[in-house]
Amino acid sequence: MLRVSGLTAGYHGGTVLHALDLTVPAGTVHAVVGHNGAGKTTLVHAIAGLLRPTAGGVFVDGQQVTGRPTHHIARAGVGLVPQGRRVFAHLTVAEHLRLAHRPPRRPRSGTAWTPDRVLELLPRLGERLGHRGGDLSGGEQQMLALARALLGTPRVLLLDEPTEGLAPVLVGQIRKLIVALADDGIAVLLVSPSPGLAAACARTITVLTSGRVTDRLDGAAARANPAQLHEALALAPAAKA
Ligand SMILES: Nc1ncnc2c1ncn2[C@@H]1O[C@H](COP(=O)(O)OP(=O)(O)OP(=O)(O)O)[C@@H](O)[C@H]1O
Repeated sequence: MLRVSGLTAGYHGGTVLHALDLTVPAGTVHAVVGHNGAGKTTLVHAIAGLLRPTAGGVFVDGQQVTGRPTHHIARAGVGLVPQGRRVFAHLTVAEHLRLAHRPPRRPRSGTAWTPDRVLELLPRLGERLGHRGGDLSGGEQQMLALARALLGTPRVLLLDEPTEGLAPVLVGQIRKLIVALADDGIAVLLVSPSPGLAAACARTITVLTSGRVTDRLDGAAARANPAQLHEALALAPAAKA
């Protein structure tokens, strides 16, 4: 379970994220939607330790990890799939998988992720093991970025715009993977500008506007009435700017 309490962060003395609270229970997806510049990536980076929060707390299964170095937060069970995939252009898929495989130091509930298990989930990567990251399609790079995060056997998975730039058929595949990973017990925090993706897989949806929570919706209600989430986003002040 991930809990974020009063999280405040920004750059160069300015505040971007204002006292944000959210909870992601194990086995569920919590989506944070917002327009460009709303602070979604800032939130993910402040949780993962890439940006030091100026106030508030980040807790993983009750353990406080606020402001700790990224490797400490990763060891505490947080996996990050960054915006833009960030795969190494010159390393092969097999090399990525080998480098990313970090068996958990302490036993965790559920089965640890190994390269073989990842390839069962993402068989396309198995067909591309000898290909370099830079030669993969956008969808394959996204799968590889997901594989890297899974190989740390995360309890919390942070997905930063995982369908950005992907064709609709791939968006559908990613959506199914997100749901499958949550069903496997992982707490998934999905940040995305896409209300459709959020509604399709989240139990809870937070609307982020200029770094503040402006709405919180039940995912099932948003699925039943998609207009509700579209309205919440359309009313967000950033949309009028
Ligand atoms: N490294 C940085 N230095 C200074 N300002 C930054 C930095 N990164 C982001 N910002 C600013 O913080 C605000 C929030 O940016 P952030 O990337 O978190 O938004 P986002 O919701 O993820 O948007 P996008 O969908 O465009 O990635 C923006 O005003 C942005 O310009």
